[in-house]
Amino acid sequence: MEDSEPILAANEIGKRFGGLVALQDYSLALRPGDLVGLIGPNGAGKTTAFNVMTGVLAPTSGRLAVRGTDMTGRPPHRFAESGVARTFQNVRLFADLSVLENVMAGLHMRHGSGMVATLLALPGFRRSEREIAEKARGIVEMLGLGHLADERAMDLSYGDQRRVEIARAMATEPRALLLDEPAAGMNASETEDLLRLVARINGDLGIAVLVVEHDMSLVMRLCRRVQVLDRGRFLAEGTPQDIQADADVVAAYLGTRRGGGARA
Ligand SMILES: Nc1ncnc2c1ncn2[C@@H]1O[C@H](COP(=O)(O)OP(=O)(O)OP(=O)(O)O)[C@@H](O)[C@H]1O
Repeated sequence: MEDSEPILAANEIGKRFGGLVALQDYSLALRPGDLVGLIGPNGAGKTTAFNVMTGVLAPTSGRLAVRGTDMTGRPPHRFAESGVARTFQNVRLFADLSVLENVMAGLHMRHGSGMVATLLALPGFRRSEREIAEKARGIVEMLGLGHLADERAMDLSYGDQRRVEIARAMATEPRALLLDEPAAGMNASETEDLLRLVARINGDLGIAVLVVEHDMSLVMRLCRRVQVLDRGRFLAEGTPQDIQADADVVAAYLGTRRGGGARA
């Protein structure tokens, strides 16, 4: 896999907010089948990196490419169209719609009907509705959420809502899935379900996954490769075992080093 073209390549990305260097020289090559975790203490730059890699923030320096095409400064929908899907820290489902309908919305986004046509059930939408519903059901079943298909999103437990969001992201048929603190607010059993779901997406479907997480132990269990940021800087990269044994990482997490964010 090492030689395959990265689905998402971040090359020496930097991001400043005024005088604050939120991210410096960050690089990632996310290849088919990868399962990478991005961790770091508060304010390390994880969210900034995530937002740059999904087009939400334009980098101040460095380049981004999706499957070899330069995407630096492109808007989020271009990343989605290119096969880079994401979830958000806060649940963003259509609360009144069923699980199936939420996943169908993801499919419509992918197949160009657009959200407005989807919600208004315009003619182009109706024509393909049955096919899309079948496909959505397939995705929901495949991800082990079939028993929830007809439930309204707002009636689901928090953990199930988050898994449905992942299913909706999967409906865009991504090559890479970027998860922003997916376990935040989950209890232990919800976290276990989430781990199984992500392992399935990555292992069975071969989708590359990047998980940005605060929770080091979750990333250590889930990921094969881990990157660590600290105060905007790239601190370490390696297997979970390497990272857990890395003195700099341990020091960063324990807060034994002094100093605020890097300044220009
Ligand atoms: N829009 C912004 N304007 C100004 N400063 C920002 C902005 N977004 C982030 N920062 C700063 O950039 C630095 C990195 O923040 P970021 O949110 O990326 O860290 P993080 O690793 O995601 O932290 P956390 O785990 O607390 O969410 C912090 O010092 C933060 O205050």
